[in-house]
Amino acid sequence: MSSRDTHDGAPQPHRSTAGRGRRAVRVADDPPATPAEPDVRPPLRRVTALFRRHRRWVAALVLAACLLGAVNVVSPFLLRAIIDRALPDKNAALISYLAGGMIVAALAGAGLGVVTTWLANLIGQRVMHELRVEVFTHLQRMSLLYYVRTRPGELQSRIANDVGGVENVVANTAASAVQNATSAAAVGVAALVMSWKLALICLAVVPLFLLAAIRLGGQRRGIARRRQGQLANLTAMVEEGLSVAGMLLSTTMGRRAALAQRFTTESRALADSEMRAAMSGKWLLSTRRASLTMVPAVVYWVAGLAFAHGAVVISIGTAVAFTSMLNRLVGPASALQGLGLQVSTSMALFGRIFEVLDEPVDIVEKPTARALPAPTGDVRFDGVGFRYADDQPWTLDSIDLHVPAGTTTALVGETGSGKTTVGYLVSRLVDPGRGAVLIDGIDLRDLRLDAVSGAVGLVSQDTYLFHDTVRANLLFGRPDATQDQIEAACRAARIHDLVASLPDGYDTVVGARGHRFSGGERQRLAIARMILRDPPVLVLDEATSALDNETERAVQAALDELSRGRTTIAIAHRLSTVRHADQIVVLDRGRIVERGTHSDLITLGGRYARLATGADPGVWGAGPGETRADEAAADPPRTGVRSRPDQ
Ligand SMILES: Nc1ncnc2c1ncn2[C@@H]1O[C@H](COP(=O)(O)OP(=O)(O)OP(=O)(O)O)[C@@H](O)[C@H]1O
Repeated sequence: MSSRDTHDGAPQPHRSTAGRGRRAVRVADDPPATPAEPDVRPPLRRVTALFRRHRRWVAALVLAACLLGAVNVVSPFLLRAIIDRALPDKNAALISYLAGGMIVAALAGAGLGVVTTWLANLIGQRVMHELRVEVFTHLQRMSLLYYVRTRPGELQSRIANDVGGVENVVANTAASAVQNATSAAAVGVAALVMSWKLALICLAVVPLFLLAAIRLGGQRRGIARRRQGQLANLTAMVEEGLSVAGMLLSTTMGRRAALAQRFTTESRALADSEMRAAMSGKWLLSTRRASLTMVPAVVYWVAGLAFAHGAVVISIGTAVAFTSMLNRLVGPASALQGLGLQVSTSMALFGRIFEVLDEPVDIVEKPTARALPAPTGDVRFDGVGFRYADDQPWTLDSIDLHVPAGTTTALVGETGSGKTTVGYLVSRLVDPGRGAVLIDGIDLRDLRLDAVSGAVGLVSQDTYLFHDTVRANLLFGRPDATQDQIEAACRAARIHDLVASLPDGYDTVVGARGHRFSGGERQRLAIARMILRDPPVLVLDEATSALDNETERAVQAALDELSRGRTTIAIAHRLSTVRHADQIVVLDRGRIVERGTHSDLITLGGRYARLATGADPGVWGAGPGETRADEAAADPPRTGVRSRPDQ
């Protein structure tokens, strides 16, 4: 089944997330705790909650922005004083003071601008860092089933494209939001103080812009959602199509052109959405820009008409200073309006991020969960039933099984009979729907998750190695292992000589998913990794893939070495493994139908005997150089136990 590529419990290390090569900013180190319950707050409140964690820095930012706003409106007042008072009075000293004041205000404004940008970026980067880590750690807690049903590439897209998408808004735009809002407010207040009549004329246009911006916001959100969905599609296609397995499949199936066509269609749809996103609101921005340039003309018109009729309602200094102040409004007003649109866009992205964070975690650690300091490895299934979904039939039903510490149990049965699922239950990759799985008499659900992963090791057919050196891959099993221990594990796994003969030895990079090595070599590296990890319980999903006799012997020797002294549950595909097992369990459609030793079951002459002698084809193969009939006949018969299917 497709879920097998979870491999040895080794998650893919997350290498590239949404980092966009920006200058590093020191950010908080501790990931925030992910809430166990879904958050029911509306998205906007959840977004503001992200910032609330940094309220001190936010307060500093607001303070700096208010100071900046105030400093920016000082100059027009000084300008008015120069025109209306200092120039008519020809007061050189006053002119110097006022002009000097304008220079100081400009310098202070520049300095405060840098401080607000720094503060805003600091807050933004911290918020983004926390959000990225929160999404990553939440996804890490999701169970195997979640990953089986989630399309590859989708999650990468959520972290890279969605979190990356809001990053710009949060890091840069949140800064300018505060900065520009305070600047615009300062200009508004100053305009009212300077001339309330002119201010009211100018403010009349504001509601029109607000209405248009609200309408556009809705439009933008829709476009953004669609665009992020299309980005996720493209990421998934890259992930699926441009991987070793995807490339092999598309090339050998002759589907390269079809895949390229699908990619082209998706890419075109994305380009359309990008165009729509870029153009939506442009007319509004242009109208606003035109209006802002028209307003000074209106100011001079009103002031000029009054002056022409002999009524000095507005002084020349006021008119000049007022228009200069309006110029200071152009920047903040443009930024605020663009900002509104960007916030709308990012709310759609936040929505997608919150969707991921709200996915319930199905394998949870109880607050009272226990450690397991020295597990012996006694495994018991107590009336276990399991199904993959509530509306599906039971995949496993009424499974009672005892695997005493240090013994080997072989699971055999037709394909789809539930053998792999038994392995998942022992590793707590899934929880039973009925009954309990126990290690050393303790229900796995009462153990800490690290206690389970410390006690149970899973070696699957499809070995997962990540793109790093042999040594780094081996250390993943036990980070504190010494070079001697690594080499001893590799010797036991019959892979040391090969690794040592490579030019870079243990520093050889294994390639994407370990494809620099052959299937048998990859398996032996995974076995060495498990030897280093040294769990008392081992779940072995033996490879069915055809290995040549010599490789198979080497892998088998490595597996024997690995199983020695451990409780082993082997999903057996080789008769040689099954024959020597302390107990053989035959599964049929999720139920145990026979159990006993090889000779017991041969004597019984039931399902196992038919499978072992080749009367039922296709379940497992003989070991290297053996035939099934030879194998089956190798042991004298003893008594077996047949379990009734409904037992
Ligand atoms: N994630 C899943 N969602 C739904 N059904 C699943 C899932 N994984 C497995 N199944 C079903 O559960 C049943 C048991 O699967 P399982 O992989 O345990 O069988 P198996 O005996 O290991 O088969 P094989 O020998 O082919 O590996 C199968 O019918 C399979 O289709």
